Amino acid sequence: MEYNRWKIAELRDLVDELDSILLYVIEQRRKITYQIGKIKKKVDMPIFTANRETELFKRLYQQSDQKRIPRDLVESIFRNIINDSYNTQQDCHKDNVLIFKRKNPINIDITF
Ligand SMILES: C=C(O[C@@H]1C=C(C(=O)O)C=C[C@H]1O)C(=O)O
Repeated sequence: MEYNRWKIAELRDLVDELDSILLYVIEQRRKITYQIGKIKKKVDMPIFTANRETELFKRLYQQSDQKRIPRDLVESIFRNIINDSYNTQQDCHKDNVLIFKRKNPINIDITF
């Protein structure tokens, strides 16, 4: 019994380490999609890109099938991540609007 308790504690340490790695990877992904959002704003591209998402899920399902990870798990994780990515990209669009307004006070509507 002592061995089993010790084994669970050891395995939980591994889970904790992997969770930290997951958070690190999510943090890096958010930074990159934020950069993509800034470029999209600059070149006036829409945030949502259906083709890219179709390709992304196709690739993920190929990989997850090989690893025997259920597709609905992959779908729910990545749908949430991508939804967050829309929000961060929208935030960066808002930032740009604010910067634009601050830099161009002359554009303020002062008609009565
Ligand atoms: C980040 C992008 O923008 C959106 C978000 C995506 C994502 O988080 O992976 C993918 C496609 C886009 O709908 C992109 O176009 O690459």
